[in-house]
Formats: sequence, C-alpha cells, structure tokens
Amino acid sequence: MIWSLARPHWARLLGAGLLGLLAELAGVGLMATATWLLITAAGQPPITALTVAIVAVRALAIGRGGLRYVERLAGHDAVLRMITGVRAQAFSSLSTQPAVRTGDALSRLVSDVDAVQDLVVRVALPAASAAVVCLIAVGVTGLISPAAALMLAGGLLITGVALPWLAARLASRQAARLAPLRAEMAIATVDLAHGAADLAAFGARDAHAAAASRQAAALASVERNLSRRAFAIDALAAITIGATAAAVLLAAQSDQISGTLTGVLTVGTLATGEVSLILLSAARKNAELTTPLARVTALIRVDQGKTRRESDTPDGESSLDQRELRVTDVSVAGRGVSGVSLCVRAGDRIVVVGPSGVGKSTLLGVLAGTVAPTSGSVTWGDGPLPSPAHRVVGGLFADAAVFHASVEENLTLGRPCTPTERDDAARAAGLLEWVAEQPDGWRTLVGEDGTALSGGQRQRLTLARALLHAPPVLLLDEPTEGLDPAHADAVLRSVLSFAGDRAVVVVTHRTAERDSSAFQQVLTLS
Ligand SMILES: Nc1ncnc2c1ncn2[C@@H]1O[C@H](COP(=O)(O)OP(=O)(O)OP(=O)(O)O)[C@@H](O)[C@H]1O
Repeated sequence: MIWSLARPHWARLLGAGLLGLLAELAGVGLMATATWLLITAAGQPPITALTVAIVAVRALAIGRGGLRYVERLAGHDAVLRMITGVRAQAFSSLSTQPAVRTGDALSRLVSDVDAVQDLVVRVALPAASAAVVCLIAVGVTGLISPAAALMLAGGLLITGVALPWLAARLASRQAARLAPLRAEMAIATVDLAHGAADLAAFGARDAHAAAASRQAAALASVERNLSRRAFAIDALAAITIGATAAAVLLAAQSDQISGTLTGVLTVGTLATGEVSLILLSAARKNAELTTPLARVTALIRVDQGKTRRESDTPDGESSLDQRELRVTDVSVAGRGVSGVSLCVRAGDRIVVVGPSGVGKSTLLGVLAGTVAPTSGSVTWGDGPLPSPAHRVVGGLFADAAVFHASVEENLTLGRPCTPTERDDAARAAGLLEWVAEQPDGWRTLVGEDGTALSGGQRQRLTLARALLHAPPVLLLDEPTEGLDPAHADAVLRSVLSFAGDRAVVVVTHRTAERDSSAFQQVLTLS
C-alpha cells in the first residue's frame, strides 16, 4: 500500500539510492586509499609515485561530502513528494471518520505520517546502499585474499544480519512496552494543559501533576532499561568490527599478501564494518515503524473505501422531494435508543424530547448515519442511507467543533458560497449583528476551540454553519442552548423559516420549543 504510493517517484528514489551508494563507496575508498598512501609514503618513495593517490584521497574526501549532500537532497525531494499523497489521503480519511479527540491519537496521527518518510530515508535507501557496499567490499577483498574475504563476510554477517535481527526484535519489544506508557503520558499532558484552569480552581493541579510525574518516571525507567540492552548490542557490533579487522589481518598474512595491501584490507574492513552499522540502525528504525505504518496503511485503506462509496452517491439522489428518511424499530444497545420509529419527509418539523441521557443525541447520530444501530433499519427512499450521508442529512450536533480560524472560515469550512448566502445563514442564527459589531468583522479570530467567543456566540456560529451547509434533512441538537429565552425563541423562529422546504428535526430540553406550534410532531423518548 505504502510502496504503491512510491511508484510514481521510483526514478527519483533510485537516483537517491545510487547517490547514497556512491557516497558510501567513496567513504570506504577514501579509507583504503589513505591507508595505502600512508604506508607507501613511510617508505619515502619519489613524490611522483604518490601523486595519483594524493589526488584520489582529495577527490574522494570532497566527493563523499558532495555526494552525501546531493543524496540527502534527492532522497528528501522524492520522499516529500511521496508523502504529500499520503498526507492528502490520511487527512481525507480523517474527515470522514468520527472525531479523534485524545491527545495521544492526535499526536500519533501526525507522527504516523512522518513514519512513511522515515521508512524511505532512514530505512530503505540507507539499508540498500549499505548492503551493496558490503557485498562489493567482500568481492574486492576476495580478489586480493580469499581467506580475508571469508573473515570479512563472517564479520559482516554478524554486524549486518545477526545483530540487526536481534536489535529489531528488541526494538519491537521496546515499542510494545513503551507505546501504552507514552500514550498515557500524552493523555496526562494534554489533560494538564487543557484542564489547567479547572484543576487549579478545584485545587487538583498538584495531584494531577504528581501523577503525571510518576508516569514520566515509570516511562523513563523502562526506557533506561531497554536502552541498556540496545547499547550492549552496539558494543557487540563495535567489538565484532575490531575482531573482524584483526581476523582479516591474520588471514591476509596467511595468504602472504604484501604488507601494504594487508594494511589496506584491514582498514578497509574497519570502514566497511562502519557501513554495516547502518543496517543495524535501519533494522531498529524499521521495527519502530511497523505499528505507525500499519496505522497509516489502515487509514488510507479506509479512505479509499469511503471515497469509492462517496462517489456512488450522485447529487441527484440528495433531494427529499421524492424520498423520505425512515427509521424503523431502531435500537442502539447501551445508548438508550430502543425500538424507535420515525419518518421524515420534506417540510416536516419534528421535535425530539426526553430526559437527559435517554438517547436523543444518539438518535440524531443514527439519522445522520454516524451511529450504527444494533437493530432496526435506516432507509433513504427505497435504499439504504448513503455513506457518507452529509449530502442528504446533517446539521448541528452536540459538541460541534470550532476551529482556530476566522469567523468566516469557521462558517464556510472552505465551501464556496456567496456573501449573501453567508449573511443569510448568519442572520438566521442571530450571528450577523455580532459580526457587524466586530472591528475585524468576518475576519475576527475565534481562538483555539472558540475560546475567544462567549457560549452563546459559539452556539450561534455553529448553528449558522449548520444552516449554511443545510442538506434536505436538517438535524439540530439543542440549537438554542446557551441563549437567553427571548433570543432563543427568535432564533428558533428564524431558523425554521430559513429551513423552508427542508425537513427539520430538533432535539431540545426547552418546554417552549416542545410546545411550540411550529412543530407538527413531538417524539418523546423515555
Ligand atoms: N460515544 C458514546 N459512546 C458510548 N456511549 C455513549 C456515547 N455517547 C453517549 N453515550 C451514552 O448513551 C446514552 C445516551 O446519550 P445521548 O447523548 O444520546 O443522550 P441525550 O438524551 O442526548 O442526553 P442529553 O439530553 O443529556 O444531551 C447515555 O447513557 C450516554 O452515556
């Protein structure tokens, strides 16, 4: 799934991989040539015998840095192009899913998409070039001394295969142990930050901060423990590289290779061993990325499924004229709704009442297709409710989100509309007057989660948004909550008049609304 997104950029990725390979080869070549130069120079030959090696050392030293730079540029260019597609699909999927609100889930979503980037630039590209460099090093050593090549291959099998396998296992175990602890930490941090004022007001801040500190200490202790083992693997790799270099030296001597070449092979082994360590870090990173990548893949898969279904709902099917939205004997286990039936036709005005927690908001969720009933059916005309259903049914739901943006952006949510449409919706919700009073008018910023608004202004803003986007069946969950009774009555009247031929289903606790003659049908849940 992820790799299919890489396909359009394969040429760039291949180019970056080749540049990485050349940079690594230049590194090993530099060490080997410099060693040859030092050993040969010790014999004080004429300087002309050293000229080529001197130039080669300079060229390799400069070339290595240059190649590394260009490789980073090319790799990131390719991968950033690739993850633009991943991000677009992930965000599109999120917009069709129920709201994700916990701090852990939100921070995970951002870092999960970054995992795709890491998979390419920190795992796939470096591991591929390191593996090829190791193979080339063994091949070249074999041409000089087969016994030394055997030693080198053995050492590289340990540092490039066995230890990475061990490190990957440890990293997976580490991820499994750390993930829940980090999740708790993130939730505690978000709660502390968001609830700071309330915690202080109720004198609970110190207790919460102490609990978060205990969680941080537990996390740090597990991290220390696991890091110790990871460092042990690193130490083992370093020892193996040293031992391999010693074995190569002895093997080269036993093959009666010249002293200079023996030195070159030994230092070349150290340089190749360094390169093989890339496989160790790539294996670790790969193990860490498994879970985030699985989540991104699942998210993208959901999006592709939804996008297909969404395009199955042609615009023409969203009119209520010839259809009705029908709920038949619907129950939602554990959420109060039990055996409810309701038929909504064009122009209907229905009010849903009942005590708190009886399932009124849940019923609106069922009508909107966001809550799946455990039994019963929801139909649109002769067929099922389209998925997503926002073209036919939607509106104002409990805890509607307010974004850290301007009033206008919060109202339109990016949907193109004329100033008249915008003003009409705002007027009907009782918001227009307030907007006109603001120095910045429609550009007034509402603050994070609408903190710069009063409860009533927030309510009018989300109501105006529901009206601007109103589909044929308009659902309004306590639309006048937070407004004083006189304003509440006026707003409800103007909202119902704005709705025109649309069907309107209102959930309310206000007796004035329940008894209003504007509603033909009262559905009482109990
Ligand atoms: N997302 C949810 N997951 C599980 N249970 C939920 C969820 N939302 C609400 N509930 C439960 O479902 C029941 C009905 O909740 P609902 O919000 O539909 O009631 P309501 O009649 O709208 O209440 P109120 O008048 O207080 O807004 C409650 O017992 C509530 O605890």
